Amino acid sequence: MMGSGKTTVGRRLAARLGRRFVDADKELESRCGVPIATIFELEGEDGFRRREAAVIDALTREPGIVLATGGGAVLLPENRERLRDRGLVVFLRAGAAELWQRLKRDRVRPLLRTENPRQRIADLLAAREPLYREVAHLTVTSGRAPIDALVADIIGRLPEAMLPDRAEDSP
Ligand SMILES: Nc1ncnc2c1ncn2[C@@H]1O[C@H](COP(=O)(O)OP(=O)(O)O)[C@@H](O)[C@H]1O
Ligand SMILES: O=C(O)C1=C[C@@H](OP(=O)(O)O)[C@@H](O)[C@H](O)C1
Ligand SMILES: [Mg+2]
Repeated sequence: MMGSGKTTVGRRLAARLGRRFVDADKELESRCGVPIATIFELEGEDGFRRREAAVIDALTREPGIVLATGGGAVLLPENRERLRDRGLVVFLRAGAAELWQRLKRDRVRPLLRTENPRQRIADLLAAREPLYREVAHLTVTSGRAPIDALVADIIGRLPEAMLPDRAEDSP
């Protein structure tokens, strides 16, 4: 969900794993040359979702990266299928109250430019929660735990084959 920490946690996780980090929203912005909000203004949410799906299709073919998607990526079934089949999906779970605390000063997320952004977060979360559960291989609760603790929790639950090669550390 937006505000759950995908961009922040994903970047730190990638650093800890020695892998490349890619944020799907940033990739989309650099492909289009405009901010996400402008894509929403010019093409609506449907236009944004079409472009987002193309980016996710491309990035889920990249081997070995840590990918942060946007929170609405789960809405299209083809995204859910590609994420689940081509990667290991971590659901960063956070409650609506916590998400609101993190996002109440946000000015860049177009879906929060509404009369009642707090209610919008609660509604989006309720509608999407089943989809996050459906696509996730791992679920981590992103409450008030420090980011490093979340990263350690994720790393502790990854299959051995995804961890950095420690061969050089052995005697
Ligand atoms: N575990 C966390 N605890 C506290 N604040 C967090 C945590 N994860 C993210 N944040 C903060 O919440 C905001 C949204 O984080 P971000 O990584 O952009 O989320 P997302 O990419 O999922 O929308 C940022 O201000 C970030 O610093
Ligand atoms: O939840 C959503 O529908 C969206 C989340 C955003 O990404 P973050 O989840 O990184 O905020 C971004 O893709 C866009 O504003 C739409
Ligand atoms: Mg993000």
